[in-house]
Amino acid sequence: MSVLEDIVAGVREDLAVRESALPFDELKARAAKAPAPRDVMAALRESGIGVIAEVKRRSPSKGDLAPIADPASLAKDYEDGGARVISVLTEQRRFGGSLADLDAVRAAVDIPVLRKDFIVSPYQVHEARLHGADMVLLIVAALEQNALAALLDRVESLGMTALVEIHNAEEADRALEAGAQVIGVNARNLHTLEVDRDVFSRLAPGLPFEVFKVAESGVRGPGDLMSYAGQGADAVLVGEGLVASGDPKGALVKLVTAGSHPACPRPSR
Ligand SMILES: O=C(O)c1ccccc1NCC(=O)[C@H](O)[C@H](O)COP(=O)(O)O
Repeated sequence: MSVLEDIVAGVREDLAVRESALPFDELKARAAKAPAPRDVMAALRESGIGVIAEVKRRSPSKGDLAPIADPASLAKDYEDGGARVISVLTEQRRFGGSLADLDAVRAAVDIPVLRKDFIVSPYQVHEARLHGADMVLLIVAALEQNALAALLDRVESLGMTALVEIHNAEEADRALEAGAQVIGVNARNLHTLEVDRDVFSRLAPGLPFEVFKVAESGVRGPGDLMSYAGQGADAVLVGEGLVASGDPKGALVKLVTAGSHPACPRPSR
């Protein structure tokens, strides 16, 4: 079983428990009453290379990264430091996240929030909305094509934005066929867990100009952000480089400063 399959199997087990506690129809009814989602594209399209800052306690590749006892406080630091969007890992078994983290972050900040999880069911999309998410991650490698297209439609029908994650050219084609407008190229190989930042430079030229391109994983400092920007990234998504830095806000400010520096390459929109 691959790492991804192992994670998704655990996600499905946990999902079944939640579904029996709160039936789908009731969840949908509650989610429909949630405050409207924020305009993610407006936030992402502000000038410069944006930073999506992640609340990430641990990971399959690195184990424990940071205890993050107060995710709301970390999120506030991210917002104050200039993050465009805050990514909250809600997967529990391998990343130590939770929907309670999403609630805490949502209540603490005004900027858009991304639910970063292994979404395989419409239930999780409405659940994301109920818990205040404005954006939802859809991992192409975890989904059959019909499911990917249906989940993307559902995310958009609820007024949210999908970050559609790819790792190779075949997944890029599938993401585009499904209608993805925001594509994240993840440099982390889901089989070996190794990070290869060159994946972005291989895939980005094949993506249409109008697609918003996010470089995910492996950003450890401003040099990596500048490098991704030079390869066509519109934004970067950063977890470990912030939470394990000892000074997440300071590390974020350095990235945000680099992303808005006149010398930073940027797509001309
Ligand atoms: O981080 C992992 O080890 C991992 C393993 C398997 C599937 C997903 C994984 N990470 C999720 C992410 O996409 C990253 O949290 C995100 O891109 C930030 O990466 P980084 O800045 O390198 O922490």
